[in-house]
Amino acid sequence: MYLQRRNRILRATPAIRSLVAEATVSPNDFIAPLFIDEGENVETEIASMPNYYRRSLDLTVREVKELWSLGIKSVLLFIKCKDEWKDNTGKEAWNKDGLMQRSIRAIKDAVPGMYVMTDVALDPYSSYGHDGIVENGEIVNDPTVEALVKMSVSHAEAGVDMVAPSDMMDGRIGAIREGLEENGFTKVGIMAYSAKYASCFYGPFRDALDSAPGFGDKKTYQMDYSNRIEAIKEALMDIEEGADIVMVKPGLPYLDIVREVKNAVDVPVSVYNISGEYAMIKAAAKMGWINEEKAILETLTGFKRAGADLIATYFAKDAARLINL
Ligand SMILES: NCc1[nH]cc(CCC(=O)O)c1CC(=O)O
Ligand SMILES: [Mg+2]
Repeated sequence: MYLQRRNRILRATPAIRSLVAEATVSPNDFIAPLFIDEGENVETEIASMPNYYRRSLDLTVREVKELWSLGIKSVLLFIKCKDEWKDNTGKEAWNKDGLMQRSIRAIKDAVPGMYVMTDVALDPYSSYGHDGIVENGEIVNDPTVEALVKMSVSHAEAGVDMVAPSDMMDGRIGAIREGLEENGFTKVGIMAYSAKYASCFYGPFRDALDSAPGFGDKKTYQMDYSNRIEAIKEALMDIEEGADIVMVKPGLPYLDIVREVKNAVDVPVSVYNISGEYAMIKAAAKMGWINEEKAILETLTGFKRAGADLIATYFAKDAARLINL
């Protein structure tokens, strides 16, 4: 055969493959989610997330130092609220000395360069396990937005770098931006969970924080997985309201949305490789059905190829180790 073009030339050796690789992952891309618990010296493995832990603040700080040493530049904080502090207003969320506020201070103190982001939503603090305030069986938008503003400002007071509202109420990005401005927090960023779908893949996360909805589901505020155009609308509106970064969540079943949003916006796009996606890889690897290390790198590279600039992933530490090898 005389072929004009032989595509295998660029696949022949590791050297040429790496020279022409379009998408690559590095620890610079990762946001490591952390689950924080009350107490001291507490480390609880999450049953549905093998080798992932909920830790007390002392052990969390140790973990953050290790992540930093591996080249990971950002953490996303979640806390587990005690049942007795949960109510329908979610007011523990803006307690100046709450676990989240103490965690922000302790982490910024221990590793000042670490870019600290916090999840902003009422579900861990809500007696109903919903992301908003409940009235007559409904999640009410505007009163919830007021609560989210208080929560965001209190994270800012504690020294957070960027708040990440994950609640999907309408108008919350604009309101949070205004709240930050009014209180002089002009350096605090907002990463909006803009296209957040109502997903069954959040299950393991809700185990980790004991935050499953007490009634119904989240379909009146999180997006319907049938929809594509709506994701663009959500992202563009959040950017107009002041979002610095927009997020698509979940990740794997929504790679098309990552690409569409990436093509539509002029801000960085992040993707959340969520708990159920972590659990699937872990479970298949445990069964010996896939190679875990390869599955992790292939998955994360897929997010980059789809257009994600940042990836929130429970594999951050494992992947950083693999990449640094
Ligand atoms: N609003 C809270 C929140 N923030 C991040 C996740 C899910 C993360 C994951 O599954 O890894 C959730 C759960 C939910 O909306 O029910
Ligand atoms: Mg919205």
